[in-house]
Amino acid sequence: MAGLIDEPILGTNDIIETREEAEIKDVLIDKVREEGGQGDREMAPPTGNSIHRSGSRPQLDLSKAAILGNSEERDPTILLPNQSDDISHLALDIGGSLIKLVYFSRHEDRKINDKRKNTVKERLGISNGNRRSYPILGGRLHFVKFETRKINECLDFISSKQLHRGGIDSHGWLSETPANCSAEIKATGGGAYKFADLFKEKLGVSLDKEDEMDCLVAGANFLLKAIRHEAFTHMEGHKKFVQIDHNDLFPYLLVNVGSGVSMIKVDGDGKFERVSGTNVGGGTYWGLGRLLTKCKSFDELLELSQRGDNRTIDMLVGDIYGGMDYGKIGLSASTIASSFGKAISEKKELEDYRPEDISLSLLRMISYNIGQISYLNALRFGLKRIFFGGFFIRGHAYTMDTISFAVHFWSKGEAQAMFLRHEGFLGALGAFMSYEKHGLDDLMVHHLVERFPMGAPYTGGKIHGPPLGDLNEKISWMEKFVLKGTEITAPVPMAPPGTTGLGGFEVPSSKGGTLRSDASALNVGVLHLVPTLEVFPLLADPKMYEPNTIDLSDHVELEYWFTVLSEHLPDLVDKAVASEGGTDDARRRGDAFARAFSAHLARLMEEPAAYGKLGLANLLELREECLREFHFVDAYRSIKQRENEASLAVLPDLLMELDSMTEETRLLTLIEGVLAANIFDWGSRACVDLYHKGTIIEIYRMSRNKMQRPWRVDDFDVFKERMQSSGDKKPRPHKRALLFVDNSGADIVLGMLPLARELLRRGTEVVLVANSLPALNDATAMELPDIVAEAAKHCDILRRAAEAGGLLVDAMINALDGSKENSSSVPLMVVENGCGSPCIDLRQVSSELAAAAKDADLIILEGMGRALHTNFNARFKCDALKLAMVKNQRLAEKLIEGNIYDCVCRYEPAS
Ligand SMILES: Nc1ncnc2c1ncn2[C@@H]1O[C@H](COP(=O)(O)OP(=O)(O)O)[C@@H](O)[C@H]1O
Ligand SMILES: CC(C)(COP(=O)(O)O)[C@@H](O)C(=O)NCCC(=O)O
Ligand SMILES: [Mn+2]
Repeated sequence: MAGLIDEPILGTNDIIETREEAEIKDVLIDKVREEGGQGDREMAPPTGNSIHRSGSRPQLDLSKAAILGNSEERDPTILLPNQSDDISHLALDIGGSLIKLVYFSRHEDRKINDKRKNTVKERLGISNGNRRSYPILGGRLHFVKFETRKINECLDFISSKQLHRGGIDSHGWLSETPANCSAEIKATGGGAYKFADLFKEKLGVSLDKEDEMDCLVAGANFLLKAIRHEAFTHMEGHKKFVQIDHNDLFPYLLVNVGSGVSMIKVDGDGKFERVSGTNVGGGTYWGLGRLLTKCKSFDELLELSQRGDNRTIDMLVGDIYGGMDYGKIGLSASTIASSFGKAISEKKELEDYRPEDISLSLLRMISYNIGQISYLNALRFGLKRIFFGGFFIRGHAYTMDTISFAVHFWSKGEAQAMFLRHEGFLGALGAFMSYEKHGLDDLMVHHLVERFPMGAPYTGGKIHGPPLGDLNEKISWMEKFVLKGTEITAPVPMAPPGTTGLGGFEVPSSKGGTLRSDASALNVGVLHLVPTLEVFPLLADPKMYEPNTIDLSDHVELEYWFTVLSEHLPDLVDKAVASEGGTDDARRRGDAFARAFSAHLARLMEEPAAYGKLGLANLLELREECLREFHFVDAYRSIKQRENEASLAVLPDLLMELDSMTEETRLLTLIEGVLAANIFDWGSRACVDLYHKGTIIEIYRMSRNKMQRPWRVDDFDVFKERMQSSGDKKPRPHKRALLFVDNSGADIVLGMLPLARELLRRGTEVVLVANSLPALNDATAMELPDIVAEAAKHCDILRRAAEAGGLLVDAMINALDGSKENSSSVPLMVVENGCGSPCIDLRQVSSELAAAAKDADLIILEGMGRALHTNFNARFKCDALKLAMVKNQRLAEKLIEGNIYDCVCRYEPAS
């Protein structure tokens, strides 16, 4: 804890501290200490990443801090009006049933003086380019809802988070509204009128009213264009994501099922007409349902429906036709002829019916009616696609199945019902988009990364409100639930798939699984806005590109990887805890991380498509994100350091050995070396077991000795042909190679760096592409310059290239010959890739990497994560070499019909 005050944790502003502020600082620091000594982790990370994923750390700015209420209280609330990480802006949709909030919290734009970056930027000709159109330089979009009848909870929430104090200044930049100035918040829905005075009175803000239909359409268009896997179909319990082509989105019918129902024909951005509606909507289900069943909450009512049998109340075709179908007009005996129709013919009172049956019957009646009216309107205008939104849908399987059935049945399969993951937030999002000049409206899919944090509201029980931002609170919740023996359940608590069988008319086939609380907010994660992410320009066909090789919609596959990740968890927690000094606090965080991640896994086992389409890369990334959420910055830090040192010590010998070889043998030895050194992977169970059997160097030697060609996939000869002179013909060297590096230690030092050196020697510029954030033992872009500097001490080629690439600006180099003639050397550069995962999705890479790619004509992808789990099937516009050792038996069998430790050397010339 020493140094807490000395360290520059208190914001980047120059703060002239008043006495009062100093006292508050003491209170705050004590509070932080009490909370388990997290203060020292609030320091700015030692990295200069411009990519802010959720791992970015808030910095505290205590200027103008004030104690709220009585400062004698034990834990007074402290307001940090200048705490910039939380300066947000907010939009509201206040409906008849629910208040929807969309708010934005900004990532800090830290001014980082990273000389390496500046040199690389100069070299690659990167200006601030596309950033200019996005005044907000990155942040998070959060989605929260409250019941309208409990509007005070909503006001308290806004006030506690100070959400009403963010604004947009005249330049379109996020700014803080001065305390004495009245803020305006964009709001839509009837409540924007009804509750305007209340907002003024309680929060001192004016509601700037936006038209509800405008907002619904703007929200839907934004989601359909900007969010991957936003829309999906849901038929007979089966969810399928639909990727909408931006150029082929219009026209469509938007059906918003809120308290009432609006049907809007949408022809373009801002081009629409409300063509119909119905007063039989979500309010009808909830209102009638409450009267008929005495349920206390909407969730309870919906949950009842899952155990219902509507045949006891609904009059079926079979009831009228003596058990027979009315086949001539296509009606089966089980078709509902008249909802609630049985209630007329029996001498029964309300109490004689099961509330479960009433709820299901009502749900079907309303859903079917909405589906049918929607179809009729689609027919009126010749529309083929109908998107359903509004909180009535609630991601609820029966509801969606019933609507889908109605649309499918009446249109004879011509029209398609689709649902939106952010179903209830269309209006609020639209209101958010209506803030002018914030530049969000033309956001692209790759600028938004969705994350699924694990906070208190996700841990079961009846908790309202948003995810808890504070780490300590989050951990406490985890502990509390475990103490109580309550199961922790991850986001998206929805009914299991497999529902109504034949189109929503049969009795629900699956009655298991309870609907957990507050599910609606949880179909969606927090959207991280990273305007600097781009599509990798060398992808041959970005539209067809699918990063994942393994499709986890295959349940057997999912189960396998679930087990692998679960079994790895205890070891990972140990490493993570040790990386943070092994303190009690670290142990607490470690346990909370394990619970949170397990809960996510359990959730995904139950519904693999819960967070959008699921691939192995997403699972591996979720693990890293979860670690970061519990403030584990770099779990493998010391392992990486140790392995780097050990490998650097033997590098000179290896370079000498290589230099004594002929060009041809050398190229083969180098590729063998990369494959052999890829064995150092702390994410593979089998490899970790191996590490107990010898030192790093022993294992490296053993791995190299075992290299035997032909490898399981072996395109080396074709690659060699491209690289090597044959006869008099000297091949044209590649202009620039991008080397996507993988693990620290031997992998980078004894594998990829010597290969880079060979390319440099041949006159090819080399760009080492590494992770922006740590993941397992992968080398990060921040770590590479030091590794290169150490290696350069032993090698002139590397030294000159690194100097030319601006890598050695700060490094202490003992030049071998003391000369400074670097102008003749091709450069060696480092760029970050924009991710913090063992895999890479090339649709979302850093702008730095995208710029570097423009002149590249060779890419080398290394490692299982980057070359096999992802990108194994990716095609590129330039030559591509994929190198990896397969460190998992099942993957080896599945992908290459081989065995663990087999190698892949796949070369694909430019396509
Ligand atoms: N937790 C909930 N509380 C109340 N209603 C809910 C809840 N979750 C879903 N609903 C359903 O959503 C409907 C409201 O949908 P919404 O799109 O928010 O419309 P509105 O803007 O009219 O409030 C309710 O009438 C009800 O059917
Ligand atoms: C996480 C990894 C993709 C990292 O591999 P790398 O990219 O370092 O070669 C890999 O270790 C992995 O798939 N591990 C899980 C499988 C196992 O333990 O067998
Ligand atoms: Mn790795």
